[in-house]
Amino acid sequence: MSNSAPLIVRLLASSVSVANRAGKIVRDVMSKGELGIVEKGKDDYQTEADRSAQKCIIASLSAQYPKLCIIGEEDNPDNETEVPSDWLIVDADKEVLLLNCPDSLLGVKEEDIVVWVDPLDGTAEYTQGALMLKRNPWERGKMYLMHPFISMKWYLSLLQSNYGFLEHVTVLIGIAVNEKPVAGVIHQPYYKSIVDGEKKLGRTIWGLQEAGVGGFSSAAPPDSLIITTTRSHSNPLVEKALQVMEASQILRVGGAGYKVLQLLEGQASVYVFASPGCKKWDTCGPEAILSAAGGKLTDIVGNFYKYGASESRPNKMGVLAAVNDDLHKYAISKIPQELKEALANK
Ligand SMILES: Nc1ncnc2c1ncn2[C@@H]1O[C@H](COP(=O)(O)O)[C@@H](O)[C@H]1OP(=O)(O)O
Ligand SMILES: [Mg+2]
Ligand SMILES: [Mg+2]
Ligand SMILES: [Mg+2]
Repeated sequence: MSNSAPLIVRLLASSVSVANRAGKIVRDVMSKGELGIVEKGKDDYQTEADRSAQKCIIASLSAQYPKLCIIGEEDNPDNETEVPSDWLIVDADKEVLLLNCPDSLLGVKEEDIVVWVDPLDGTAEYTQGALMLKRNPWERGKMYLMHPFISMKWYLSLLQSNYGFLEHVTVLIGIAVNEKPVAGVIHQPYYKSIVDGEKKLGRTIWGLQEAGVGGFSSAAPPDSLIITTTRSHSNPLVEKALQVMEASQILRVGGAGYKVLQLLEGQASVYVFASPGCKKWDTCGPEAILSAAGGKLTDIVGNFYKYGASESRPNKMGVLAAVNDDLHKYAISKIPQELKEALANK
């Protein structure tokens, strides 16, 4: 690795490589078919892929940057830090290493950085994707009966979706300095593309404040107001916030990372989630990339979240993101006072 690049640039380049490896772990767990699902709370699950991908990311980054503060979504009850040697990644993405570091970040030291890790964003979609990979209808039926958290409505929508929910799954790494997300990675393990005539699975999107974004083709926002929102964590407040937006279309997809990808790629213009379910690891990386691309992510009142190590994990006041300032202002102006109060009092 080039040691001459500034710390933030090196850390982002390492995070891109580590996220690629974590994405392979996510696919490998799915291929083996033993998901090891643990219920953490209501509508809140963890799998072997969440646990292993997080171990890979934290072990790789802390070995290279020992003074970093790294906060991951998943608890590690056995405090197990040993990982298989092929999970320890020391590579760094060559394209990212060439980025121009903004002057304001040149003097940043490891101790000044907080890294927020969501090893698998869209766990609900991942577990439901597993259900659909069972080709044999008998096996699928058996798995359906074993999933206490999948309703018939979801099962039918899965059938119609051509098994596509796995595309909603992402690996998220967010890099914050002075409580602000300055760089981030969204890796999409199940993104399908053809490179040099060969089928390829997975892609990695990155962004660095004042330097740029990469890993995807940016597109202009849609002509009409298209909103993206949750498909697996809705409730009456979430629905109320959607109603008042007067959108031409509402897309219901999984994961905070995937919804921000939809904004970046021009499939939607605003992301609205008026509920406290998202946490700092869901939004740090996506917020950094979106703002490097000219967009904005805040709570539903319009305040930025802070990403210092001592901040509370939940994004209590929901998420409101848009591809540009004007659309963000419009969306904030539509949220009624009583909805803001209802969330504040939750
Ligand atoms: N009620 C909730 N409980 C747990 N996690 C939630 C909840 N709501 C949202 N999340 C997290 O925020 C992400 C985006 O939410 P949604 O898909 O509903 O829009 C989810 O994939 C999940 O992250 P994760 O899958 O990493 O646990
Ligand atoms: Mg989770
Ligand atoms: Mg998440
Ligand atoms: Mg997660």
